[in-house]
Amino acid sequence: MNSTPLARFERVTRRFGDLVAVDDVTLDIEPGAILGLLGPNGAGKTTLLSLLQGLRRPTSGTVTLFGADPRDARTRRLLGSTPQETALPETLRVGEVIDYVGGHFADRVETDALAEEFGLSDLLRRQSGSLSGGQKRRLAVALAFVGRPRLVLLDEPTTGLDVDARRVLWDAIRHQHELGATVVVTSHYLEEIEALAQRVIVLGEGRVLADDSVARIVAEVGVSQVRLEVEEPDALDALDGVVRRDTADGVQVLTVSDSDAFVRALVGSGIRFRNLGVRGATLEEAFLALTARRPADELVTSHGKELR
Ligand SMILES: Nc1ncnc2c1ncn2[C@@H]1O[C@H](COP(=O)(O)OP(=O)(O)OP(=O)(O)O)[C@@H](O)[C@H]1O
Repeated sequence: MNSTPLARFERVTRRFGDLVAVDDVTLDIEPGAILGLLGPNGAGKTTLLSLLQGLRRPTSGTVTLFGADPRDARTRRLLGSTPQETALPETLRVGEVIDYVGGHFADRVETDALAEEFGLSDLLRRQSGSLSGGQKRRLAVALAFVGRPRLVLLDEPTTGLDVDARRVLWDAIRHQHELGATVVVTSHYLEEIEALAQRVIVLGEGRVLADDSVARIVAEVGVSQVRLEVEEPDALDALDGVVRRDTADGVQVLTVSDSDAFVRALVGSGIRFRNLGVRGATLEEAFLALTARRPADELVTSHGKELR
């Protein structure tokens, strides 16, 4: 498929003094997907988004938004975003805030429709300063969509929300996506990315560690989860292919790189075990396996292509 990308990073590096926050990143954001941006704290996710918003300049390389420079305000008219920390005018009512922000756009979503979609209808007459933290989040995310943007950047949109509020937002984000918005979402909730994203980019120390569908990232990383009970759990750490070990209610939960080889090594070791269970990995396990790797061992794929 040969669509023009909405945004493009070409060999982009961003330093803060000696610290390399974004390290030689090349990627395209094509229209159509919900793209999940994952990475541990400090991986460079917010910096990447701030480059797209024109809030920061790359130290080297080029960032293009809608084919132009994101630092030009005209370029950003069709970009929607929600900052991590939101500062809403405290004394304006929710409806007034939506009207105020919407007033900046020629083509905008009507206030009632937007409120309905984001579960804010009952709050339209409340002063925004009186909203709970979760309600403020919902309003901030709703505002990102008011101008019918082509590309929307959501930095940890559901942090601090309860499960129900999170699902309301997921449905609203999915609906906006169906209406034509391309969405980039960062999250520390792996299940959020699994639920929303068709494409996932995993960042580690400013570099792209993986760029693919959730299913392919999990498959490519090739880790499995093994659960078992043993008398001496520490002995398991010496076995081949153990990427990580956790304990849950007395059960050892291992992430292993090759479950067949692990089970052979387990049996060969003579460690006495019970209730052995093996299953494929979740995105969370794949993520942990990827970000635990050293850069030289990285498997980097972009829609199936090796980038190394
Ligand atoms: N203005 C700044 N000055 C100095 N260092 C910065 C600045 N902004 C970010 N950094 C550093 O750049 C690195 C990447 O930060 P960034 O906020 O992009 O990470 P992140 O992936 O969004 O992290 P988190 O998940 O914690 O939000 C971190 O080491 C951070 O401390």
